[in-house]
Amino acid sequence: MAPYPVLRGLYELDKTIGCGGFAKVKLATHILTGEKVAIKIMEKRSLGENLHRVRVELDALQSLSHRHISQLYQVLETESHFFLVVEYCSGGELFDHIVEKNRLSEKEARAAFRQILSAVAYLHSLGFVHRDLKPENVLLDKDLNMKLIDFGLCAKPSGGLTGFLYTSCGSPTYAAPELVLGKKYLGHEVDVWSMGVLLYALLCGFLPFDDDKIDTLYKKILEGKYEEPAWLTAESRRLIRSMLQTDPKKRVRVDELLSHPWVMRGFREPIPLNNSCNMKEHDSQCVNILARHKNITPEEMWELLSKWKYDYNTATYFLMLNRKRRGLPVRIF
Ligand SMILES: CN(C)C[C@H]1CC[C@H](N2C(=O)N(C)Cc3cnc4ccc(-c5cc(Cl)c(O)c(Cl)c5)nc4c32)CC1
Repeated sequence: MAPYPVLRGLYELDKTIGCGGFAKVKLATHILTGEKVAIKIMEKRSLGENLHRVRVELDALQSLSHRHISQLYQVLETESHFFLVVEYCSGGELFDHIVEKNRLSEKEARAAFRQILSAVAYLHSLGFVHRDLKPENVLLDKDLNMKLIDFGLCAKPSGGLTGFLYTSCGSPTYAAPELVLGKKYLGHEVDVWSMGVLLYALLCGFLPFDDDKIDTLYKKILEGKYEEPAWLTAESRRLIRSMLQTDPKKRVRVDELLSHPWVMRGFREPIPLNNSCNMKEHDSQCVNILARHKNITPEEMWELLSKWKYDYNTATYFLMLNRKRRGLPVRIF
């Protein structure tokens, strides 16, 4: 196992669970709590111009805490590497989950879609846009809850949600027409398009726009024509059509989706916008246990913790809080 001295005594590294772009993600154990985490390791030398994407992802992750977004626990930086310690998702990729089930029923697709929509609405409410929503970036935890990951392309448009973005990015298969055209675009509208592609994949088991040749794929996306399999209900077709609108002005908005009849079917409440699970709250049981471990008073411990430096204290506290919220005994070794 490649030794990373900075992690010694804090995390026990296990196998590599995935590689992507300029990062390697390894499974690890947080020693003090015994909880599993994922560590995204990036070598600065090989980042090149992606270095700013790391900063972007860090800024985003440090302001996000939502039950359907992979939680950031700790950030470590050495002269050669960045380490992002994040919530481990043992259920793998949503994509693999869809493939093995062939496709999801409308009920299963709705449950998954509501969780993704809740995370995206929360993201937008804080002025962020993800811009790379695709099945590979939606993972599942052990209870098959959705977890959004990879905020390397997310952006915080300068003019808030009315500010325009220009960088064309993300994967073409899920890219909205205005992105493909390289036109200026409003980030949150491209996220709606990508969620439309995601919903289509959940309900159909294959993608609405797909082609080996990139320019044929672009043509299909710009035409916005896709197959509607016989098993899609009229209501599902209407919803998908409203999301896969090639004209971003005519595309359904996130706030409309939150109370959309299809999204609401079988549920009494619209999706709460701030379905964030605030991790930065004071939990005296966790503070006391951690204070005792460090041999300082709970007040001194909270003084340290409430700076939210995303250091080992932050990681330990968040992981203890996680255990408590899952009804597990809060303990540290
Ligand atoms: C294809 N991508 C560009 C990278 C790929 C790397 C492995 C990763 N993964 C997997 O692919 N499993 C199947 C296992 C797995 C389990 N837990 C994970 C928890 C978090 C993350 C994660 C990954 C990235 Cl790149 C992030 O920015 C954040 Cl915030 C979080 N990845 C995880 C992960 C999925 C993405």
